[in-house]
Amino acid sequence: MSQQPVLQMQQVIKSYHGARSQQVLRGLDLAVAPGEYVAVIGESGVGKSTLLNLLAGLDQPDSGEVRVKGQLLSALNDNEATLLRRRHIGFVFQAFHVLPQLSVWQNVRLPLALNGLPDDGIDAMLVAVGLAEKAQRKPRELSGGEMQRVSIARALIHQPDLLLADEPTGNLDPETARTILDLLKSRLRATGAAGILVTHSMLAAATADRVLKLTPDGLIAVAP
Ligand SMILES: Nc1ncnc2c1ncn2[C@@H]1O[C@H](COP(=O)(O)OP(=O)(O)OP(=O)(O)O)[C@@H](O)[C@H]1O
Repeated sequence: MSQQPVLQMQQVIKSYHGARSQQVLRGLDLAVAPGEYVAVIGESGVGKSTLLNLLAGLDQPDSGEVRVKGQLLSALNDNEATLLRRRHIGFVFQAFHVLPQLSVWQNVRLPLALNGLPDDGIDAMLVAVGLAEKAQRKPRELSGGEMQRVSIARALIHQPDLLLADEPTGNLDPETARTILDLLKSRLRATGAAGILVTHSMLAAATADRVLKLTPDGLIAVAP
C-alpha cells in the first residue's frame, strides 16, 4: 500500500470478562487505504460490532494497535479521541439514529456544527441523496429508506476520511436496501472517503471493493 492507510489494525486482541471470559478477536490485522471500500461479513457473535467499536475508538483492545490516519488511538485521551472521531469518521447505523426533533436539513448540518465548520454543501448533499424536497421535514415524516439517506448525508457532509456503516440496510426491504447500498457507494466515491461496511448480507457486501470474512481465526479475504 503506497499511501498511508486511513485505518490500520495490528495484532489486535480483545476479550470480554463476563460470567465467563471470552477472547473474541485474536490478533487481527487490517489496513484500509484512502478511498477504499471494504465489507466485513461474519456470523452472529463472531465479533463484528466489537471490531467496529475498536475502530471507532469507543472501546480499547487488550493489546495490539489501532491507528486512524496514523494516530494511535490508545495514545489519545477521551477528549482527543472524541475530536478525532468527530472530524475524521462518519457513522451509519441500522437504526438510523437521526434526531427526531431536528429537520432533515438540521440533522445533516450537525457534524458541521460540531466541528465548527461553515454550513456549506448541505443543499448539494441533499440533492445528491434525493432529499432536496424534504429538507424541512422531520424524521417522523420520512420512510426508512429516506431516513437512511439522511444518515448517509450526515455521515459524509463534513468530508470524513472514513465511514463506518453497521448493517445499514438491516431495517430496509430488499429493493430499498439495494438503492441505499448503491447510494452509499456512489457518495463514498464522490467524497473520497474510505468505507467499512459491516453486514450479515453477502449481497450487501458484494457492493464493496474488497470483502473480508471475520472468523475466530481472523479476517479472511473472500471473493465479492
Ligand atoms: N460488553 C460485552 N461483555 C461481554 N461479552 C460481550 C460484550 N459485547 C459482546 N460480547 C460477546 O462477544 C461476542 C462478539 O459480540 P459482537 O457483538 O461483537 O458480535 P457480532 O459479530 O457483532 O454479532 P451480531 O452479528 O449478532 O451483531 C459475542 O459472543 C458477545 O456475546
